[in-house]
Amino acid sequence: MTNPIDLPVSAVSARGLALHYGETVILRSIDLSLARGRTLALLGPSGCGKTTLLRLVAGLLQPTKGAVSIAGQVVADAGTGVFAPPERRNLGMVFQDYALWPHLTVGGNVSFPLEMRGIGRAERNERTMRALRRVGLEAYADRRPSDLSGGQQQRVAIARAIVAEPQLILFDEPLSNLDRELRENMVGELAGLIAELDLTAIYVTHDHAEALTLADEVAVMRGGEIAQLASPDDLIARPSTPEVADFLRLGGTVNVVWRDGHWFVGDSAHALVSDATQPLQGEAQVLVPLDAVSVCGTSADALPAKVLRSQFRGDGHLATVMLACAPGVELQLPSAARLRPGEQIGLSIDPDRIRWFGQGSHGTPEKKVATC
Ligand SMILES: Nc1ncnc2c1ncn2[C@@H]1O[C@H](COP(=O)(O)OP(=O)(O)OP(=O)(O)O)[C@@H](O)[C@H]1O
Repeated sequence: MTNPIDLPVSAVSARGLALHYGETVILRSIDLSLARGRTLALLGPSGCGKTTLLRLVAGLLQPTKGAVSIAGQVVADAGTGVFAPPERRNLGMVFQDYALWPHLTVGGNVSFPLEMRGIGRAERNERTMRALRRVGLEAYADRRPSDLSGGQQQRVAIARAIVAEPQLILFDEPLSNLDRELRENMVGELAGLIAELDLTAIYVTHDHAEALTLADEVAVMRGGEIAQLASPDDLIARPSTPEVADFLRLGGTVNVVWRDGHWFVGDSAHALVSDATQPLQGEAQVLVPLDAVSVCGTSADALPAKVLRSQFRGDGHLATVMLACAPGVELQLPSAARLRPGEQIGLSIDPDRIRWFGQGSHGTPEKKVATC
């Protein structure tokens, strides 16, 4: 490993990182930097390159362009040919399938990384029990992994990943083999554990709720690139593109057209937003979040819509509706009562809650809106 001259000192950073298989580009020009004690989620649909990026950080793959640096040390650089294998990167890894050895006890599994580092038996035992205690499994040291539940096995895998106190832990969809209820419990548990142990972590997932619950920063990936890298709050408040908003299920994207001093939804006669101050022109895309939409009678000002479906969620219903003036555009809204599929309703959209995707000249117009 060499000392970097131009990479920032952070727990992990990537600069211009790319991976090609022959002519096929799998990852293109990834830049990121993660500070110590922070968790970065790599979030995106299947095939977008999350695991590939994680494997490049782990040293399981070699980049075709760019560099990776861990704790200020260059561990891979396609330009200079520097490449440190995984065992020289001081990492812990937790995989989807736990990857526990069935022939070893829980304690044997957890102590394995220490054995590989040549640490003596007494210290190994002490550190193994400490790691098991941290994940609440001290009493299970002598059991076989097969005697444990899926959630417990995953905690053994976490204990094994932290036992050598690595500088960085890599999680690859660690909860996806668990059933939904257990997964939901484990996300909170894992978030607590990461915070309590002050881990620096990269966490691959395709589940937006998991990423937004666990991570300090989320890289939303698409097609081998990072579409947006931001904190969960920033992502929710300011998704950069309709694709990011859609993946995070933040609401519906609506195309609006500037006409006669108002923003209209398509050809509709209903103004979504009126802007008295800026005579802008053109077209824009806006995000209409769940909490911007409400049902309001069927007055002339209401936006007519048809209920497509309704699902019970927590303490109310979540209805999916289609705007009459924009066939194909689906919006979602919370509703105390269950709306019937096929029902015709009128909607009011709160202009202050609408988010404008960066469309250059439009900015965020001063909003006035037709409500009911
Ligand atoms: N050895 C390989 N040769 C060619 N293409 C590959 C190879 N390994 C992965 N790919 C392709 O690279 C792309 C990214 O794969 P990757 O596993 O990183 O995606 P992912 O976002 O982690 O997806 P998933 O959530 O399904 O695991 C995919 O299109 C995949 O088919």
